[in-house]
Amino acid sequence: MIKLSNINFIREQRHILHDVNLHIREGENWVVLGRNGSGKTTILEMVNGYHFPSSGTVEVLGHRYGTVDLRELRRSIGYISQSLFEKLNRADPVWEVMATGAYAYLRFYQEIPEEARLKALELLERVGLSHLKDQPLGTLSQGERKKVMLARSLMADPKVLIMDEPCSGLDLYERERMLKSVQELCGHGITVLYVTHHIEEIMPLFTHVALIEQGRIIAAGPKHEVLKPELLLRVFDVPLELEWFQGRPWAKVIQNGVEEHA
Ligand SMILES: Nc1ncnc2c1ncn2[C@@H]1O[C@H](COP(=O)(O)OP(=O)(O)OP(=O)(O)O)[C@@H](O)[C@H]1O
Repeated sequence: MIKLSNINFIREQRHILHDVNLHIREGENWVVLGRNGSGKTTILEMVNGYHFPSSGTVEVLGHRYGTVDLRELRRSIGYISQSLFEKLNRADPVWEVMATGAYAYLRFYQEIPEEARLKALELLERVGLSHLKDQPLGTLSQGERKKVMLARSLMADPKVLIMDEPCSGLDLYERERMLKSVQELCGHGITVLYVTHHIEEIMPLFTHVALIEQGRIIAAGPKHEVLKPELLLRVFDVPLELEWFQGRPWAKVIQNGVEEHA
């Protein structure tokens, strides 16, 4: 589904990605876990074709970038990021913003097809936000906005769904509601690539994890093999114990270790 091979990315004389290899197969859902500035968003933007590698190749859904019409391919790729939200019109009602997702438009300038309206309403129902359908996008809370963006990304029936820190800025309650929606709505025929720096966001839906440290993938594979304290120490520079609870990993920081380490 997604194959990054020997990717290097250099900008402004900075080597941002070093020899990145990532192979995501059908039926797998991946989390890329790493600290701020480690290169996670850069990887996602490369999968979306917004950045081109300085060397190496990117293949998505069997198409190699550089030889394919990206506008066409992007119809099969859903992307949830803060920067997309900022491009949408905050005065538009929620259902209309949702409907634009079916066509990858930012706004409608003609009558909205009934089919798109009905699908928007159905997806709003599935994330439990039907009651907000006529409310202007800009008036929604952070948690509501994120869920609308998740539902909007599914309007075009993507084969690949890319999420860049979809829970950032959410309180515990809203984060858990968002993660529940991700768990419920994604997966079925959609390959998910999810970026975060929070270990506990690795929901049961996710099968694989890639750990990134300063632009290098230091481990990648099935989550139970990769989420090991010694590898997480390298990523976060904080000694941790990991506990699995209800199918999710939870990190406990070893305080003395932090002091020794600092
Ligand atoms: N076009 C560019 N020119 C120069 N440096 C860049 C460019 N794009 C990204 N970077 C740098 O590359 C590094 C990785 O950025 P990236 O946004 O991919 O990190 P991230 O892991 O997503 O971080 P965060 O978790 O904070 O969002 C950062 O240090 C950033 O400043």
